[in-house]
Amino acid sequence: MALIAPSILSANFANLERDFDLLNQSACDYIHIDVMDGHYVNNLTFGPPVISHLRPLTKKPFDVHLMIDRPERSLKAYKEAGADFLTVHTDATIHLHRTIQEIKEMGLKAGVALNPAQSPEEIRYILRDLDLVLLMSVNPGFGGQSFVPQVLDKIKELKDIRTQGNYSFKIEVDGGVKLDNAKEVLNAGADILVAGSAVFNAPDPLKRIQEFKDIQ
Ligand SMILES: O=C(CO)[C@@H](O)[C@H](O)COP(=O)(O)O
Ligand SMILES: [Fe+2]
Repeated sequence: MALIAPSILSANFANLERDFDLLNQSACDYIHIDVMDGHYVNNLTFGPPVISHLRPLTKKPFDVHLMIDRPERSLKAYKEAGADFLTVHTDATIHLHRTIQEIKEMGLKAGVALNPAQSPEEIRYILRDLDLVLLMSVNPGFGGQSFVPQVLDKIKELKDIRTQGNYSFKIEVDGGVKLDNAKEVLNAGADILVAGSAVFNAPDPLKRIQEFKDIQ
């Protein structure tokens, strides 16, 4: 069964408590939290103070996607705020291997994100250390963009690499995932689907999460 991580980027920032109530009632597996700093990406969202206020609202794991420059400077703050998974972009940190080790030493699950133009080859030598590889299927920064179709081949490639290397990381696909392409994304090898606008812009978000969970 697909693991579903609704992205609160498309939630109502003025009423996150109501949207967290909804997520608590849902069958979602993780809550995907997009942190954007206005530097690594043009958009700006929130950081540790907001996340720490969201933490008591749910028991669901926080899947924190850091779209920030130099994430190594603030890993501890995200741990203290309540992150369970911390995912960094390869091109935002200077010593990626060290950053991953620091995330793991704090007892968190470590993820690396690849943008649509990047190859899994870039992270070959750290795959053994990872709990998660996040394949961006849009360019990072905004919700509601269209799925980049070439990512389907990349998902398959990464799944083959995982099988050959006997690695254990999960494959998460983030961006432009809708009900009408989710099956294809899962068949390509995704374990976790991130869905922002598809969930929060749906007439009935709770029903929409269940529809994602029911995909066979
Ligand atoms: O990280 C990002 C965007 O940079 C994503 O997590 C988006 O929030 C996904 O939104 P949709 O494409 O599903 O609307
Ligand atoms: Fe994301």
